[in-house]
Amino acid sequence: MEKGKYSEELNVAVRVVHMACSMCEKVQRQLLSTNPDQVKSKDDDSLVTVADWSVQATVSWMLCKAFDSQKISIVAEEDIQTLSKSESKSLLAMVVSAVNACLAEAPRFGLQGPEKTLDASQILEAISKCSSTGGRLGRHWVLDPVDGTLGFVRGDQYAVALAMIDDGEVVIGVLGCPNYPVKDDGLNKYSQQNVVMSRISSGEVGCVMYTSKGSRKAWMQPLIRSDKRFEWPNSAKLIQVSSIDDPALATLCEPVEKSNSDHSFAAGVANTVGLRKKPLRVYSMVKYAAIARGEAEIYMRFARSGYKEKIWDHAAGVLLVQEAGGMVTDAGGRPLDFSKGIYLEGLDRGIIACSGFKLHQKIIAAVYASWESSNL
Ligand SMILES: Nc1ncnc2c1ncn2[C@@H]1O[C@H](COP(=O)(O)O)[C@@H](OP(=O)(O)O)[C@H]1O
Ligand SMILES: [Mg+2]
Repeated sequence: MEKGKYSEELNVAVRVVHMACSMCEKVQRQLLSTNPDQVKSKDDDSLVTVADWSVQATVSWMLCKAFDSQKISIVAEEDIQTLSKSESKSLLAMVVSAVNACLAEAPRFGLQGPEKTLDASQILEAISKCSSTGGRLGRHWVLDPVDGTLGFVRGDQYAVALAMIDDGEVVIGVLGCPNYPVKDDGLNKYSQQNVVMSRISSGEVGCVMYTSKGSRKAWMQPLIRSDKRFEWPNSAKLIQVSSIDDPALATLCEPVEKSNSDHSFAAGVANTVGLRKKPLRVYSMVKYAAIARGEAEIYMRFARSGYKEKIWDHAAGVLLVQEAGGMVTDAGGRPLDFSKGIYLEGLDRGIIACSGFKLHQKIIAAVYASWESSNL
């Protein structure tokens, strides 16, 4: 890794995300084969699993260990409300066991874990340590422990997303994508075959992508499996956005769930611009990964009116796309604002990520043209 202002933070973040991915794979396999009790509904009806809390506890603990735990600010998705209830005892026990198993592996990733196993209260403390609300000044880590929880519980795509914001700007982005097919044209092929789980053991899926602001470089490393040691640079390869700028050849990515983004509005925009290919519907920030890696050219997201996008669902992915050569703005063409706390305040209609300027301009123009006649 080149020495830069944030190289120490990036180094730790990449290793921690590798650790988290390794744990998520185990939990996902177990969840799919045996244990539906590991999934809980939160009060807003969204899902949360042992993996969400376990990743948050692990990342929080490791960041506090590596940096000044008194001063560190972490903004992350989960809290301990459900997990602290008396009926969640067995769930908490599963989290304690997953976190300790993961932390015990820290040396394999070149990091130092705890001297003794952590007890439930220490783990709850690590989870609640992530209750910062970010803001305009100073450094804030931003974590989505398992982005795309629905994809996760369905054995499909999900991501571990860790970013750092400094004075309102995203400066580090790390995205772990344990089910991302790393061979060429992977996601396209995968969506037709849907055979991710069977491919995990063959090592064809799974990577961590990372970048830092202004580096103009983004990297991808394969996940390490079994008892192999993580040795930097761990076969890192440069990734870059696609050079396709002809809409007829471009691939559009969008959320799987139409409740998260209006598919029919996006289809109208796609049609106006002249996109011909079938959209690639993918869970989680893996969509940003697909743009950064050059597998798709456009990601559009139009949430229903009134929904406020959260910074942890975008920070890491946005920086990856930008440093890999692409563009990300709101649907009015303005940069996303990560300086206003946990929400992307002031977001104009939706989010548009593109591999290049030309496609981006066309999409923005088409959004303007279609908006008045839409119901959004
Ligand atoms: N109504 C809504 N509109 C847009 N996004 C939503 C939403 N409800 C939830 N989300 C967010 O969409 C994320 C999943 O993105 P995608 O649809 O691209 O897979 C969820 O992340 P989690 O799965 O981490 O909760 C959640 O934060
Ligand atoms: Mg999320």
